[in-house]
Amino acid sequence: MKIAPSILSADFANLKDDVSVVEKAGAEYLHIDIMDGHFVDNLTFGANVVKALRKHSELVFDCHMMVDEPEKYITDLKNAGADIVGVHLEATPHIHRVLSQIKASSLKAEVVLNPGTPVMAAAEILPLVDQVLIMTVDPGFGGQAFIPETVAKVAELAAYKKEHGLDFEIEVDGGINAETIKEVAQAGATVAVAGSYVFNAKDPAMQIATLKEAAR
Ligand SMILES: O=C(CO)[C@H](O)[C@H](O)COP(=O)(O)O
Ligand SMILES: [Co+2]
Repeated sequence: MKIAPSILSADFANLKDDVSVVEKAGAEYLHIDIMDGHFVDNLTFGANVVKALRKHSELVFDCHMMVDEPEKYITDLKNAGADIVGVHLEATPHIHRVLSQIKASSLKAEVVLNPGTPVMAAAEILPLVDQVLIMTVDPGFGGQAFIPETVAKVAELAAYKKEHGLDFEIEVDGGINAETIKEVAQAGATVAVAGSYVFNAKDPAMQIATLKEAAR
């Protein structure tokens, strides 16, 4: 299982150091939550922070866009050094066009599904994507409780992927800890985002090791 620490729970005054700690600890991705105060009731940061961190990290930059009109930000994210760009199915009526735009920019394309969105709502675009993010909390804030019903969605997606011979990562995001990671790993998730579990602890490196061990 790949671990994607979310900088939403990092120390914004010491981002460079916090990223370095999780990189040295063996995290594979850096999860970057971009929120616009419209799609979700919270504001974070944009491509400028991606660009600033890119100079200090070789991690895969996994950008989770929680924004309306996501097509507006793809070029800036590409130029800033993003690797994966995720778009909520709920954020655009033109998901196929936006994902195609991401791929045309030589970025990896991800579709993101809220807890209330059925997996099969994304069926038509699954052959196009490199990663599917199943939200295990409602998006907008770190530190929320894992929604247990989402585990069945991960299992449904993993079964569909196998049945249709598709190739994408299955990521989960929200409320991941040493217990919930076992459930999603068992269900077929291949990447786990963890924010508060990693950064709200004294030893983030130890938290990453614990997550990896639990997922095994
Ligand atoms: O997308 C997100 C919130 O919308 C974050 O990635 C997620 O909530 C991580 O935080 P935590 O692990 O503390 O739940
Ligand atoms: Co996220």
